[in-house]
Amino acid sequence: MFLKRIELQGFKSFADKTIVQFDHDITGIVGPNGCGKSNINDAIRWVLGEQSVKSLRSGTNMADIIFSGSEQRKRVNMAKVTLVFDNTRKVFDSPFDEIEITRQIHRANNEAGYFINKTPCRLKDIQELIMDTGLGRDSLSIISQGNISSFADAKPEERRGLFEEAAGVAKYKKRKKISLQKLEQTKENLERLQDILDELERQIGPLERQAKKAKQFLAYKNELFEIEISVLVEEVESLDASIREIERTILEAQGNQVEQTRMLERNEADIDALRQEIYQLDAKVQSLQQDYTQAMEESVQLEKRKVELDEKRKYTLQVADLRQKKAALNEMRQEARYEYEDRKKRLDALRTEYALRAKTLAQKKEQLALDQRALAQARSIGQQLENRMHIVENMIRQPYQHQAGVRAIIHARRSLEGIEGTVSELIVPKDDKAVAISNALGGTMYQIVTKNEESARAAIHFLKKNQSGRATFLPMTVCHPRYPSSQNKAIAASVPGAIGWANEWVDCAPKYNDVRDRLLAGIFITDTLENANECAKRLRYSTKIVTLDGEIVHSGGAMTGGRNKSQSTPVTLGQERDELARKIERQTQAIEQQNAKIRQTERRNEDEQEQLIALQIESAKLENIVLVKKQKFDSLQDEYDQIAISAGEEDEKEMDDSLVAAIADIHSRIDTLAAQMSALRTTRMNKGKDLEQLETSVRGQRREINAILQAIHQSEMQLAQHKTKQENALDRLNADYQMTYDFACTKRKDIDIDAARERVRELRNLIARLGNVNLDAPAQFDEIKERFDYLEHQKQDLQEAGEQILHAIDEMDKTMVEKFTEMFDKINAELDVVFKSMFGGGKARLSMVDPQDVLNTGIDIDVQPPGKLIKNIQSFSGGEKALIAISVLFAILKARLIPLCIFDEVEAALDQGNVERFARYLSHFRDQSQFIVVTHRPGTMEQCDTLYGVTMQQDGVSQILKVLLKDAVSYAHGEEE
Ligand SMILES: Nc1ncnc2c1ncn2[C@@H]1O[C@H](COP(=O)(O)OP(=O)(O)OP(=O)(O)O)[C@@H](O)[C@H]1O
Repeated sequence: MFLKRIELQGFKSFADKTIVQFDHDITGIVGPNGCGKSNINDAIRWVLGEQSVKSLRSGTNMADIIFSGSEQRKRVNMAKVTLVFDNTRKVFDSPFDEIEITRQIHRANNEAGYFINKTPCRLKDIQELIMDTGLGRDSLSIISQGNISSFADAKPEERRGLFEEAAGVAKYKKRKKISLQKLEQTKENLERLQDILDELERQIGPLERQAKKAKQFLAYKNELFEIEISVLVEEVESLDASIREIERTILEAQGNQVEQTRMLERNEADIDALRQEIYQLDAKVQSLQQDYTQAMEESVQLEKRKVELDEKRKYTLQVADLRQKKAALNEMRQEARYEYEDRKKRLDALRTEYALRAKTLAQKKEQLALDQRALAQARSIGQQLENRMHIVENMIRQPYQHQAGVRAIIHARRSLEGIEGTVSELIVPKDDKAVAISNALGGTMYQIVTKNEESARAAIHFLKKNQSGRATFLPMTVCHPRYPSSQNKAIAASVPGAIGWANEWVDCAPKYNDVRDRLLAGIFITDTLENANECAKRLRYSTKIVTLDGEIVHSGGAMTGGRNKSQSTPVTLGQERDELARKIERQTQAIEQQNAKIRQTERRNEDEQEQLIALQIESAKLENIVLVKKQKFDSLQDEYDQIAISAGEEDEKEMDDSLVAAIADIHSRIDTLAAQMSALRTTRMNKGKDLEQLETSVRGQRREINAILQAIHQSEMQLAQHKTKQENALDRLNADYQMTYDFACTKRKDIDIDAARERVRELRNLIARLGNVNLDAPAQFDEIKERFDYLEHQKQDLQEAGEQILHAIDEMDKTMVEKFTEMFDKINAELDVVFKSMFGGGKARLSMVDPQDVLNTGIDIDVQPPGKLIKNIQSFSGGEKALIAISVLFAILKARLIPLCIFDEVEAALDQGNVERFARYLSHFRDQSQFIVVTHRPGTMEQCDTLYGVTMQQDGVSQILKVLLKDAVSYAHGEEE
C-alpha cells in the first residue's frame, strides 16, 4: 500500500491517539453524519501542507483544529497527525523505502511543526517532497462531494488546475513563479540601479568637466612652475641691473647738481663781489665828480683872478711906458696863446672822441634794429610751432577723425574680445622714417589687428549692429609675412641712396612681427625720388619703393608724390610731435637769448647816448671858451704887434706862468678827472656787462639745476617702480612657489626668457579665464566614474541574468505547453471511453477555450449523453453533472497514475444505478492506485476491500474500527448500536 497508515492525536474529533491502518487498495470509511469521517481527509490534507483554515473547515485560526473538548472531555493542547507512506516504488524522490510525514500544532503558541521521518523540517520541504507525486493541493488525490459539484459549476479557467496537476506542470509553474519573482526582482534591481546610474550620470557630466578644468588648471600651473621661476629670477636680476643703473644715474646727477650748485654759488658770490665793485666804482665816480666840480669851481676862481690880473695889467699898461707895455703885452699874448692852444687841443680831442662814439652808436643802433626784426621773426616762428603742436596734440588725442568705423572699434575695444589695436598704434617708425613708413603703409595703417578671425567677425557684427561705419580687420592667425627674394635684397642694397626695407625701420612688440613683415617686408626705402626710380628699374618694377620725403614708386612703375597742406597721419604724428617739441625748445632759447642781447644793447646804447650828449655839451662849452681865448689872443697879438714896431725888438721875456700854469694845471686836472671818470664809467659799464652775463649764466645754471632735479625726481620714481616690480617678483617667488630668491636661482633653467615671459602672461590669462576651479574634482570624478562603471557592469550582469531567466521561463513555458497538451490530449482520449462506460454510450470531449494560449486557457467540457444533443455541462442535472465530473476524474486517473485517491462522498448525488456503475469503475483501478473512500452508499461499500466504521460517542470523540460489509450499512446510518 502506498499510504500504510494514519496516526491521529488531538486532531479535531480524534482526541485520542487513533491509528488507521491501510492494507488494501480500496478502503471504505463509513459512519453517520458528523461522526468525524471527513476529519480524516482533513487530517491527511493538513499533514500534506494545507494552510487554508477555511478549506480545513475549522474556525478562524489553525489552532482551532485541535480537539476543543466536549461536555465530558477536556480539550487537548496539541494536535499531531502522521502519515506513513511506502516508498519502495520511489513515488517520493527519496532514498528511504518508508516516508513518515508528521505535522503538529500546539495551542499555546499556534506554532506548527513539520517532520519528515521524525526529523524536523520546513513546510517547503514537505511541499517539494510531494510535488508532482499526484498528492498536491489541486490534485485528484482528495476529492470531496463539494469538489465534484464545483468542478461542474466552475468557470473553464478554474478547472485547469486539475489538468495542470495531472500534467505535472505544477513544478514548472512554481519554478516559473519563482523565476518571474526573480525576474521582477531583477527588474526592480535594474530600475533601482538605473536610477542610481541616472543620478550618477547627472553628476558625472559636470564633474567630468570640472575634473577636466582642474586638470587643465594643474597642467597650466605645472607649466607655469616650469618656466615662471626662471622668468621671475630673470626679472629680479634685470631689475636689479636697471636699479643699479638708475641709482648710478641718480648719483651722477646728484654729483652734477652739487657741482652746478657750487658753480652757481661761486657765480652768485662773484655777482655779489661785482655788485660791490660796481658800488665802489659808483662811489669813486661820485667822488671824482665832486673833485671835478671842485676843480671846475677852482678853475672859475682862477679864471676870475686871471681876469682881475689882466684888468690890472691893462691899467698898468695905460700908465706904463712902451717898453713895459710891450713886455706886459708879450706876457699876456703868450698866456693867451697858451690858453687858446690848450683849449683848442682839448676841443679837438673832444670832437674826435664824439665823432668816434657817435659813429659806433649809429652802427649799434642799426644792429639793434636788425636784432629786433630777427626777434619778431623768431617769435612768429615760435608761435607757428606752438600752433602746430596744438593741432598735432589734438590729432593724437582724437585720431581717426575720418575713419568712423576704426574710431568706433577703438572706443569699444574694452568690451570687444581680441582687439589688439590699429596698425598705426602697433607699428612705430624709427628715427626720421615716419613719413616714409606712413606712405609705405598707406591705407593699411588704419587696419585693425585682431587676435583671430572670430574676433574680427564679432567686431564687424558690432559695427553693423550699431551702424558705426566700416573698418578693415587683420586677424593675426591668418597674417603671414611676405619677404623679398634674396636676389631682390642684394639688388636693392646696392642702389645709391638705399636706406633699407621698411620693416627694418619700425619697432613693434615681438608678437606683431608677422603683421609688420606682412605689411612692410616687401617695401624698400630710398633717399630721393631719382634713386627710387633707379631702384625700381633695377628691381624690374617688382617692388614698391618709398622715399624719405614720402614719394612712392609703385610696383609696375606708377609714381605718387606731391605735398598736401598737412602730411600728418597717425604714423607720423608721434615723430612730428617730438620734433616740434625739440624745435619749440630751441626756438624759445633763441628768443630768450635774442631778447637778452637786445635788452643789453639797448641799455648800452642809452648809456652811450648819454655820454655823447655829455660830450656834446662839453664841446659846446669848450668851443665858446676857445673862441673867447682866440679873440683874446688875436687882440693881444695885434696890440703887441703895434707896440713891437714902435718899441723895437726886445728879447721875449719868460711869461709869468704861476697863475696861467695854475689855470692850465686846473684844466689839466679837470681833464684828468674827466678822463678818470670816463675810464671808471667804462670799467663800471664793463662790470655791469659782466654782472649781466653772470646773471644770465646764473639763470641758465638755475634752469639746469632744476632740470637735473627734475631728472633725479623722474629717476627716483622709476627706481621706486622698479623696486616695487622687483618686490612683486620676489613676493611671487615667495607666495606662489615658497622659494627664496637664492634658492630660486638654483632652479633657474636655460630657456628663451622672452618667449617664456610671453607664455607666462598667456598662462596667467588662461588660468584667470578658467575661473573657479574645484581641485578635488578629478578624485571625485574618478571615484564616481569607478562606481558608475561598477554599477554599469552590474547592470549588464543583471540584464544577462534577466535574459537567462526569460530564456528559462521560455523553456519552462515550452515544456509546460508540451506536457499540458500531451496530458490534455491523453485525458480527452480517455474521457470518451470513460464517458461511454459511465453513461452507457454517448460522447464527451474536453476543449480549450483559447487553444492559442495553452498556458492560461480555460477548459470546457462538451458532452452528449446517449440519445441527447451535445450540451454544455452547465445544462445537465445535479446527478448528471456529478457523473460527468466523475467521468473526467476517472479519465484523468487513467491518463496519469495517482498513487492515492481519497473520495469523500463523491457519489452522493448519484442514483443507485449510477452509484454501482461508479463503484464498478472504481475497481478498474485496483492494483494501480490506492483509494480511501468516504461513503454512505452501499453500492460503493460493496466494492471496498476493507471498511472502517467511525463512531462518535457522547463524549464528542471519534473512534474508528474495522467493520464487515454487512455491518457497514448500518454503521453508515448510525445504527450499529
Ligand atoms: N476541533 C474539534 N474538536 C472536537 N470536535 C470537533 C472539532 N472539529 C470538528 N469536530 C467535530 O467533528 C464532527 C464533524 O465531523 P465530520 O465532518 O468528519 O463528519 P462526517 O462524518 O463527515 O459527517 P457527514 O456524514 O455528515 O459528512 C462534528 O461533530 C464536530 O463537532
